[in-house]
Amino acid sequence: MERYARSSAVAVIRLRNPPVNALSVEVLQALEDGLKKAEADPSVKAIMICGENGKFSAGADIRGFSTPKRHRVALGPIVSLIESSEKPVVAAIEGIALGGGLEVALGCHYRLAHVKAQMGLPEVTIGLLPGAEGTQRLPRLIGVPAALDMITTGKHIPATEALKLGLVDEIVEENTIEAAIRLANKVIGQPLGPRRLSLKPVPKLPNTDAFLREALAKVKKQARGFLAPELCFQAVKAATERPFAEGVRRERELFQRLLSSEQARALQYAFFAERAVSRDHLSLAPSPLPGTLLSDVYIYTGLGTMGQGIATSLVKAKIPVVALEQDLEYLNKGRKAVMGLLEREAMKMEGGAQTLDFHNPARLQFTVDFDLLSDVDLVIEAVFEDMALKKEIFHKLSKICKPGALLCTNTSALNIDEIASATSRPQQVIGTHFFSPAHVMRLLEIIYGRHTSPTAIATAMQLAKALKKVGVVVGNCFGFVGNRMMFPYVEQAVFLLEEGSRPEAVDQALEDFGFKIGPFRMSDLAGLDVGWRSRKGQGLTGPSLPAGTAARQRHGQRYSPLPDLLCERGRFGQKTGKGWYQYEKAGGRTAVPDPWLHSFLSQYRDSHGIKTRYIDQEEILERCLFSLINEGFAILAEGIASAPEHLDVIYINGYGWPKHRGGPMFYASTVGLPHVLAKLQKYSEAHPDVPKLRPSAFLKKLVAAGNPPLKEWMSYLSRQSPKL
Ligand SMILES: CCCCCCCCCCCCC[C@H](O)CC(=O)SCCNC(=O)CCNC(=O)[C@H](O)C(C)(C)COP(=O)(O)OP(=O)(O)OC[C@H]1O[C@@H](n2cnc3c(N)ncnc32)[C@H](O)[C@@H]1OP(=O)(O)O
Repeated sequence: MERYARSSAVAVIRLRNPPVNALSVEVLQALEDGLKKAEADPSVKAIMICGENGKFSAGADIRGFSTPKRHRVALGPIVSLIESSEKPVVAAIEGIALGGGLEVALGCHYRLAHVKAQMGLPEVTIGLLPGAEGTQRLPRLIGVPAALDMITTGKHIPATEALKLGLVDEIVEENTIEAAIRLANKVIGQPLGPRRLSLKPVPKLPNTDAFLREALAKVKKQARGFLAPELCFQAVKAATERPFAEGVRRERELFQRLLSSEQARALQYAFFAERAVSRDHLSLAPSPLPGTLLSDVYIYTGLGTMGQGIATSLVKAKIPVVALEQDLEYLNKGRKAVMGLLEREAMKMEGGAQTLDFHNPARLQFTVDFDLLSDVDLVIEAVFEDMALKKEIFHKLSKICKPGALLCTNTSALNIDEIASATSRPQQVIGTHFFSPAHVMRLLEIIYGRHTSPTAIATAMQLAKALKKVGVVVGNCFGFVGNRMMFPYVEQAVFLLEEGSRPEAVDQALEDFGFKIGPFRMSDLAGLDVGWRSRKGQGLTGPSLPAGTAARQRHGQRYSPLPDLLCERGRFGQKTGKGWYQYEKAGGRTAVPDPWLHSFLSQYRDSHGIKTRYIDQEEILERCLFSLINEGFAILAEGIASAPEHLDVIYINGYGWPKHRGGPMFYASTVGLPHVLAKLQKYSEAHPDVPKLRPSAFLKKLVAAGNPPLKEWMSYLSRQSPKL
């Protein structure tokens, strides 16, 4: 506890635990001590709580949840202590007040926030619920619908919205601390009863039961097996049904249930994994850091779907863009699409189009003049996946661009070294694999080639950061990390159809597991023709396939021609209105099981002598997921990625893997590596012609070593890429 000024009647309690003033056991102890001291000091007439360094608090120290001494200090009783103080307590909210931080503020009698502050109860995002009485105080303050929305989604809200909701009493544009002191002085002596949220009733709704029924249905639909949102709902519901103290007891009960859940462990693992992975390599970036990025000019070529998203993403990050196309027709088409995307993005932002300023040619210009590239610092090429075309472009870029320019290629599978070989500066060539839609998806896979320099890698990571994306550095191999792990997963999905399953059964199993979208719905969305083109390029199908090749074998391994057969019939997915499903029209979005496909599958099985069998959900999950995980172990062993966390961050942010399961490698660690190995062995014996089901040597090694924890896996490998 300190005084704002000598002889001031306002005691100041400052939460201090850089970088985000997380509430560790030590901080909580100090907060409790400070409150008791201020309470006992007769010269103190009011108390102000604020955070050090312009941040109120990011809430409970998440690392504390997995340490053994976690039960020594509890936050709820401290929040009650604040509220029961006989002296007015004012929260001065700057920067962030999240989770337990906001719960501390809710215990205060007054809340004053800086206009740029953000508030929220994001516990749900780490598999928990607000466990310091927040689920009981917030509905009393802002009403059940708004509280439920904040608590079940975990969203952060800006101070301006908090003011409208009544979450804060006042917002200020100038010095928050001084304004809070003024407020504290002003309210000295005023009755505190009406300011104590625990004493307030929960505002009544016209039909609480109906509202809660609907809200629960919505929460369940969005949660897809994720427990925390539903328990958040239960805690808020308790506030509508029980007196405060009983509601708090219910909140504690639910909190404890979540705290000990595998899902909370998975989400907290994902939280730290994402941050650790994003920090990699940054220290090698050329200085000065981020600010410069924003003043540099970036250019990218190709204004197809990916290019449009990339350009939008750059403009959103306020990075000047010059967009290049091969001719005016494509340029105009691309320009229209990018402008449309930016209009929509601007509408979602405070300040709208003015904030993005994308009509300003200094921010975004369109051209067909390749020579404009001579002065740019970074190029992102985003033409379609054609090696010859990419090489031609990189040859040209190498001649035109200034010596230091970084040359990025947006590719999902092509060989970076081969592309770099077309230039005289392979050290500056790097892969940047954006995910569609590029202005929405958070993942950026960054692929270094044999000659890519550490500075180039660091600069690409810096770009990811500026774009607010999660950059993950990986090595160069076909499909890199994400798609390479996806191939066996999709392959198994198609084999399951051959053996007797249906697209809707496979999708359902994986969507019930928590994937946003199953493999067949995903394939229809992305377009079956994309894979078809790639398989033709690899000689797996199409005119270059040698006559007499067995229909279901390639290079001695099992192959399914099913996707090719669909493409040959013009079934490319949503775009043609038919694929693995049927749609209401070409471009339609609602997938409906297709009787034509079912009978096509039956005929296919008959013609190849395959006996249709019933395949249960367990087999669908095990074959799809364990083959993907098996590939992950191979990737780690080859040094294509530096740790299992990298694979998990890629899958959560780029492939719709359910975050509450922590990513594929974390999931493998939770089900146990011996279990994964045993299942792979079983399926591999049943399908000896499928190499991707053969357990990887690294997985076997880890099992033989006694199934060590994920953090230790990499220590069982001797070889690591020097660039990772
Ligand atoms: C109370 C002590 C523990 C004892 C347990 C006893 C159990 C019983 C008590 C129950 C009480 C429940 C109280 C409450 O309801 C529960 C909570 O409050 S849970 C926490 C809720 N808060 C959050 O989820 C916020 C998480 N953080 C963020 O969203 C972001 O970090 C940010 C705050 C918006 C900042 O974002 P950025 O500016 O982008 O920066 P970074 O994300 O890179 O973060 C910087 C740095 O800080 C670390 N960090 C951030 N938040 C926390 C945190 N809450 N605890 C610990 N560490 C945190 C982050 O990891 C970064 O560090 P790095 O990983 O890079 O080393």
